[in-house]
Amino acid sequence: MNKYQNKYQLPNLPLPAPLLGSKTGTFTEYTVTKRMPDIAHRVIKENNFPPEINQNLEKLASELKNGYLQPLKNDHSIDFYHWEKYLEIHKNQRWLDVPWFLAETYFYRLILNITNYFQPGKNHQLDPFLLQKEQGLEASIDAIIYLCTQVEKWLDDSQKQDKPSKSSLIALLYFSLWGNRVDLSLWSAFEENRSSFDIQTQLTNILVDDSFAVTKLLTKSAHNRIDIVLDNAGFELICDLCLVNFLLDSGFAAQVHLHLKPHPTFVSDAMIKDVHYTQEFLAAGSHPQVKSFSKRLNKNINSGRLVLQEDYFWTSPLAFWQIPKLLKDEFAKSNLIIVKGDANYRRLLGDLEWDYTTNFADIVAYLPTPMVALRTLKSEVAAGLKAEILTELATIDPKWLTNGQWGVIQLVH
Ligand SMILES: O=P(O)(O)OC[C@H]1O[C@](O)(CO)[C@@H](O)[C@@H]1O
Repeated sequence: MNKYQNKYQLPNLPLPAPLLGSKTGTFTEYTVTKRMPDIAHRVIKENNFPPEINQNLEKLASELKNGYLQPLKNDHSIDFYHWEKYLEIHKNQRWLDVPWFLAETYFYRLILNITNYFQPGKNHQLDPFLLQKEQGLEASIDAIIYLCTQVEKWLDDSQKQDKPSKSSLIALLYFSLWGNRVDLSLWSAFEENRSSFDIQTQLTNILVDDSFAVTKLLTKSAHNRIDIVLDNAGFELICDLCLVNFLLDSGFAAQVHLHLKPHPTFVSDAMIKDVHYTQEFLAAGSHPQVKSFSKRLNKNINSGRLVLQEDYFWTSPLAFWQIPKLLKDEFAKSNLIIVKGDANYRRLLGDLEWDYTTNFADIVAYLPTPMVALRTLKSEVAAGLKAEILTELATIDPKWLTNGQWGVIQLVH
């Protein structure tokens, strides 16, 4: 039995069917047949791979619309045998007919397989999305300066008052939520600066807001541990690191653990190297507040108060309730788990077709610790919404489920 086959605790409700690309007219279908091929083409365009690799990427792009899953060649990565298991029941199935979450996670895993990411040689550990990640950061420099300055000020205020400010914590939860809108798999870093949104107007677009309940859960403590399951690098990571520096240096948390992806996936998802790159990027700037923010971050990493950890679970097609025991035991030591972003939210719900009014806590009943999800909606998966809100949304914004304009802060405790 490997570590991904432990006996796990399920949601409290019968499980509905998974989202599938074969459902005509859905965003899921659009993603498999259009967005994913586009991403494969972008990988070709933005890297300098030899023709053979590019041909294989082209082949993958062309198979998505109507073709079948191709097997994974043994690339000697740690997760190769896990993937053989995940794929066992999907042999001879079309991309459109396998669960969407598996289709997406496997697509990104195949890109690494094709580009020789795990093999020694020129492309070893070459992040095929690197250019997008770097540009994403550079494009949001004004928002970065604004945010870092703000956090430094809030930390000064907290120190003067000798107690951490709950309203600053709420503001940082909002930043962390809306930072998630800047997702490079939906919008290329080159399109426009998506980080210059107005937080104030976005407050009205939060469909469930448990941020106050989160602040009730957290008080100043020399023992609190907070775990954050991270999502994107770039501007979202900056927002998350603002939250991290504030939690640690205001006294809300004694330790923060960041859970990162072990390899590139979902275009902009953050890895440990992205946290270091971001810290160095901030340190290299000339703005004094940004510099002191980056020093703070560095200090927190070096002192061991900020722990960076990765696990192949985060790049697997598994539902959150299939979390490996070791990781679940880690979470049991935490006071709060913060789960970021759309893809992690889909994992929380198993990417299943829940009725959108289903009680969120009845689904996410399997975690040993209070958990808050910060997610802007970018896929047809949701729970915990009021029926009257659904009726209203259907009239005011028919694309509300996928356009990234709406968010939730949902706490289970
Ligand atoms: O970065 P995030 O918020 O996890 O978004 C990635 C998600 O967004 C999408 O690109 C849009 O649905 C999905 O394919 C994926 O779930």
